[in-house]
Amino acid sequence: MGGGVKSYSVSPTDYKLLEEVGYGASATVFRAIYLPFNEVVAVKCLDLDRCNSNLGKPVNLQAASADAVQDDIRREAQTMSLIDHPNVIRAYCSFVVDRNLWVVMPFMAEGSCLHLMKIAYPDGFEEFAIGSILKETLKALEYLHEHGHIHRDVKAGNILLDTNGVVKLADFGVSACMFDKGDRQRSRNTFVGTPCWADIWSFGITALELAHGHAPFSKYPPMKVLLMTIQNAPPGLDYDRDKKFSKSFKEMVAMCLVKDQTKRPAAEKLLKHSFFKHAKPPELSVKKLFADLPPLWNRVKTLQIKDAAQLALKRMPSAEQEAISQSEYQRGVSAWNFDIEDLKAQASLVQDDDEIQEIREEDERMKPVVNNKDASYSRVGLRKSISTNYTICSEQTSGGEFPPTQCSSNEGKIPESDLLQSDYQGKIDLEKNGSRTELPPSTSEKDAAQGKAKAPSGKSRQTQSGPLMPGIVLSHSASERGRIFESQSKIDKSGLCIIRCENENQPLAEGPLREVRRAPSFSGPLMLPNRASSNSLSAPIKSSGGFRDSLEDKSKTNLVQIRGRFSVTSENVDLVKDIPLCTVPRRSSQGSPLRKSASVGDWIFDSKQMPVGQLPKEMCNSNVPASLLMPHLQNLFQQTSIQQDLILNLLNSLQPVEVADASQNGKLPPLACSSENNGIVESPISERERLLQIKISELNARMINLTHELNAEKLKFIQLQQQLNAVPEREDRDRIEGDA
Ligand SMILES: Nc1ncnc2c1ncn2[C@@H]1O[C@H](COP(=O)(O)OP(=O)(O)OP(=O)(O)O)[C@@H](O)[C@H]1O
Repeated sequence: MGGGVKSYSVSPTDYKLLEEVGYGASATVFRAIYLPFNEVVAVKCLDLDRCNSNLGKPVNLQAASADAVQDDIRREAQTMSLIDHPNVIRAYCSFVVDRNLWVVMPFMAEGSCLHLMKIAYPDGFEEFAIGSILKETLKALEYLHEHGHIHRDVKAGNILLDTNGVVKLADFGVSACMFDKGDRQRSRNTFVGTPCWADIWSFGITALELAHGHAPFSKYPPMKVLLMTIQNAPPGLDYDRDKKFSKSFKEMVAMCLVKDQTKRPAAEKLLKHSFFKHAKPPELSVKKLFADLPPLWNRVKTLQIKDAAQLALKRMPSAEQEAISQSEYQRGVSAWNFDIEDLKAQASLVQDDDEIQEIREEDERMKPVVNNKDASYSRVGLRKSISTNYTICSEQTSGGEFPPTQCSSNEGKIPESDLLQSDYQGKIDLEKNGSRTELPPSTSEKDAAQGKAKAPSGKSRQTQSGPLMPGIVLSHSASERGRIFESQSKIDKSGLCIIRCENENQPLAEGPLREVRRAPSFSGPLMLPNRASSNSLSAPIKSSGGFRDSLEDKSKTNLVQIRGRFSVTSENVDLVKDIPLCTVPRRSSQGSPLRKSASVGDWIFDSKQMPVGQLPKEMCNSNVPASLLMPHLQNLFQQTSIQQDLILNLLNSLQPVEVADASQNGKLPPLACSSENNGIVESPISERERLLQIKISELNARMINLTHELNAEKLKFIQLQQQLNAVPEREDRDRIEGDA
């Protein structure tokens, strides 16, 4: 693996790992010194085992495909080393250490745009900085596409910044080569034609992420995001809060976020857009962003502590849910491969009246987009999307050209849309069917009024409802993570181990913190849970920059919410104000104070390493620093949440009468219901829940015993049957012997 003029050794002892500066789905990144040159580099440690078990393969295929996956990873590292563009991170070298792949690359001292926003620009960057960042990113994409690569994971978290303002696109973890043939490409995604448009869509989403501080729709539960992406107009810079942005910026974003991928411009063409023509050199605009900020590793640590504290104090969705969320988010919004059949199948699992209602509400909110003169591209996208949705049904009804399952699109089933690369496109005659520039009947003013009236219930919809679905609840278990959602939840066994062995005396981040990892981003096929929307606090950001902030009641936002890549505290309640972002100046392009938690992402705890009720001894010492304590507390909290989920689902599956009876009989404390939360208890774990938990454990134990007994009986039965079968043979033998 070349290093250009310099060559870097592949011996781990030549690298002194220093602080952790980032982590992703499958890797932890360290600042390091390359000892022979005394040069600061970044070392990304990829846990190969984790990658094996999580790269989108069902569990039963994982073992068989482990080698193939590792080959993939190595190949990607190799691709990185062949890259030669100033805006693309290249690998100096890579090598395997124990069960890890180390990728050595230039250290980008200011970290990712995502980190930067979280720490200091919660409402996004100003346009001049966005222009520069995006232009550099687009140059990277242009280069990659030209060389036959699709990045497939363009997002703020993968745009890295250096102190001198250099911008580089990183992370080839999910990249694919367009020239790949056969299974590898097919297994990753199914696409037809040139797939560069995939990156352009993500690029548009990234533009919104940089403009708002978060990605669009990110406050919604994952399944809804998926539906919204398909059914609604593409997101854009069309709202009140976006007035500050220039027309050319809005136009550029709208060009990328056209659902019909054939209408998206290639990177090369997009670079010629006036928005980029006027972009300032990054050393002028980007450099300003991090003046006065503390070093990256301190920021990361601060963010980790703050997030851990938030998670410990507030009820949060489980890490597994986060992983699901992230996966679906990416699939639904920032991903590029919209597989209609797959999506329809998934959506049909969760569609309910409530969701239909919400979608109508969303459609209603989308109306202004139609009338927004500035957003000409958005208008086109919206019109096409909507008319397509409703045309399908009429086509179907009249001509029967579509499978029956699509007929009820008006009623909330997933409709076709022109973002899907599908043969159906040709069959959709927008004009012939009275292609509507207005919203269809289901989004009438009446519906809108209902929608508004029901808005609160829409919010509470994210709490769990419906019958107990053990498979889903149990899918929270660590062993199931990867299988269910390609969950690349990463407990960095590798990083911990390697560093302990080789760098015992090095000033690394505290141990427990390193057990905390962000939920991953994903691509590839998605297996949705029936309860995808159970991400009860899934909304990541409720800020002045939220997706529908002009329509929302900000007074209701005093929640601490973390999901996907974002988290937020309310204006009024800062639950972790005792853990200040001490040395970090808080900035906002809007000049508002930092309200959101400066999360570095979602953290996953190794529940196996930390059983409930078993805090390590050092944790009992009250002088233990918060950074040590928090992850453990969070771990406990998370496990409690999972149990709570299970119980709540059990409760929901019981008939109300049964519950009331049980309560009255003194078996259980009274059920706390509220109209807001659909009867679901959101208070901390109660006595009743504890009793239920015990009951469940007893039942589980009984079930295990019974299973054992059953197996023993089965065995006996088989043995008896064998004996029985042997009897005639023996008789025959005896007879023959007797005859003889
Ligand atoms: N060369 C680098 N210099 C400084 N920080 C880096 C560097 N590479 C990565 N990071 C930080 O580490 C984080 C995780 O890295 P990366 O995205 O490569 O990991 P991953 O496991 O592939 O993540 P993902 O979840 O996006 O797949 C980045 O978001 C960034 O903040």
